[in-house]
Amino acid sequence: MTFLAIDIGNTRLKWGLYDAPQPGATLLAHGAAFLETIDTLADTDWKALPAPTAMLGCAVAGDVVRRRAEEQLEIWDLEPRWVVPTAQDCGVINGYEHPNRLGADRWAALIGARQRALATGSRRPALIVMVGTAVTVDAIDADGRFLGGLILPGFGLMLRALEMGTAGLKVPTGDVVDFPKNTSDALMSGGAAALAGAIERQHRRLVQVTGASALLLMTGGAAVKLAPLVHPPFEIVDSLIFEGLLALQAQR
Ligand SMILES: Nc1ncnc2c1ncn2[C@@H]1O[C@H](COP(=O)(O)OP(=O)(O)O)[C@@H](O)[C@H]1O
Ligand SMILES: CC(C)(COP(=O)(O)O)[C@@H](O)C(=O)NCCC(=O)O
Ligand SMILES: [K+]
Repeated sequence: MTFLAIDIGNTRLKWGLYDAPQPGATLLAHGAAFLETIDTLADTDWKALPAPTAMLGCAVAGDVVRRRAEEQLEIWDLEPRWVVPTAQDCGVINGYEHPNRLGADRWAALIGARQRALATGSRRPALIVMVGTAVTVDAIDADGRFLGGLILPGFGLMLRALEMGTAGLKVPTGDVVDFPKNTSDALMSGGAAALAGAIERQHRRLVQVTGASALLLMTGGAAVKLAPLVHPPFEIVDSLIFEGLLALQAQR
């Protein structure tokens, strides 16, 4: 009963093949493809894979991209299924005003985080940061209620906006330093400060609202860049969205 988890973001399609459709399953293979290259998946990354018996995905890059991914899935006898956030599932209460308008990747990450909060035995709140094309900072209370979250531009979008909106910022990105003394470092440090600042601000608010110490989880392609810059420290969980998809699939 192998299970294929797929996360289609606005920059990359991430996939993971598990040995069973339930939390705690073993990851057999995984990969990522930039959206421009997903039409070759059936002939490359997926060609030698053992045929999955089931699949569940979250897709936030629009219907055209989703259909392109479905075409690649035709090498297997699979019914492509895509997550639509609901009012409640897997112990998470979706507090969004219109639950189905929450990004399906955010919903899967919230569910993945809740499984981890419950697994630690403690009823802890959680702060979930997804660092992708956009960056989201989502909070769950100790009872699994999604309190709400921020959406910010990711590093790439921030730097591209500055480059397009100004005459003098067409420079390579530099390093994150406390007091940047050149344009490249100023750009990289400014982007990092904006993201780290927003995360630290939401963490303070979550502690104020719940009074408890929260589980701090970060996922997404640029998490490895951002995590070292944020205090208190966040755990990087690359498979967080997949863990949410496993929990949702196990519910079926
Ligand atoms: N191999 C890579 N090359 C370039 N950028 C990468 C790579 N891996 C991760 N990133 C960074 O992470 C972002 C994409 O991460 P990802 O989580 O796949 O985004 P999304 O979920 O929005 O598709 C990019 O905007 C970039 O900052
Ligand atoms: C916020 C997002 C763009 C993040 O997508 P990503 O950065 O992973 O490509 C995605 O979750 C989305 O399209 N959300 C829908 C709107 C919302 O969550 O309010
Ligand atoms: K994402």
